[in-house]
Amino acid sequence: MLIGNLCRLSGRVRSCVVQPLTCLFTTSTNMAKSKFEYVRNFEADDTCLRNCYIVVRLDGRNFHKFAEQHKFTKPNDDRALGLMTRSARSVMGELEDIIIAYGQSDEFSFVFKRTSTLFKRRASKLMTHVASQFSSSYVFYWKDFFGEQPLLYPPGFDGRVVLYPSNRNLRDYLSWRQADCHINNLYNTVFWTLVQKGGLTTVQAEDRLKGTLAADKNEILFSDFDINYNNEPALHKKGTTLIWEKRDETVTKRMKRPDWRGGGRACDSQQEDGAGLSL
Ligand SMILES: Nc1nc2c(ncn2[C@@H]2O[C@H](COP(=O)(O)OP(=O)(O)OP(=O)(O)O)[C@@H](O)[C@H]2O)c(=O)[nH]1
Ligand SMILES: [Mg+2]
Ligand SMILES: [Mg+2]
Repeated sequence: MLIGNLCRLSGRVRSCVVQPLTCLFTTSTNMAKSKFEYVRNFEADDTCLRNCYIVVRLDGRNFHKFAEQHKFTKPNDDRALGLMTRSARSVMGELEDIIIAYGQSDEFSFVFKRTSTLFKRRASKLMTHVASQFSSSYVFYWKDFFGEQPLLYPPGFDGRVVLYPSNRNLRDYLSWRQADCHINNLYNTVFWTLVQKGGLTTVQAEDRLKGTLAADKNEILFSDFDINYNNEPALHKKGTTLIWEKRDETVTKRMKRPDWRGGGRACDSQQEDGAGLSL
């Protein structure tokens, strides 16, 4: 076992000198184990209720600032959306019980199948694995989407776990996230059109949109800018859904076949399989 020296941190992380604990407690390893093991009982049981869909939702930390600093195009940056989707694919590839994922803006929701026993259904394990796989993928694939534009600092994502007991609840959850996408995208599309094409300041655009309903916003786009909101890209209006696509199914059959002794013998036959993600 290794123990690190504790360093006082003053704004910056300082490196720690690491020394083997066994040097200090060579003769009392077993005793120490039994004496200290009780601390395990302080861990909270966060097992997710059986039969429920487990949804992990991630959201970018302070992405308002992150988007500004990395010059995301307004209102939607397809590079950023593509990178989010690529990172979500990586999560789905690693955590096989995720059946569907939905993303928009700086968030992604991952739905685990109801019968999943992954990490013994422990909420903290599921959430942290999703968040860390997603975050590291976001950094890893950054160049594929932003080319030479540098990543200025490491982005973070928060996570939460929500359980949904019925298909109806899950469908309503996904509809809720998609409605959020639609409402925000309609607002942002009109807002930035007023600024970029209409020459309004951001304050004036905000004033112009105060109290307007969806129909009013559609009308502003259509009458003043000849833009039909229905023709905007589905990616921006509706977000992204990732599902598994069956390619070749694995069929495992157990059957009896007569052998020369006249008895029956069981055998397994299996076909190779493969599965891929589709948008
Ligand atoms: N320009 C631009 N900004 C985006 C895009 N996608 C996300 N954002 C920014 O990311 C923000 C995401 O909103 P929130 O998640 O509510 O806010 P946040 O700033 O991330 O704050 P917290 O989530 O509370 O940490 C948006 O308000 C935008 O400012 C994009 O495609 N283009
Ligand atoms: Mg955010
Ligand atoms: Mg968000």
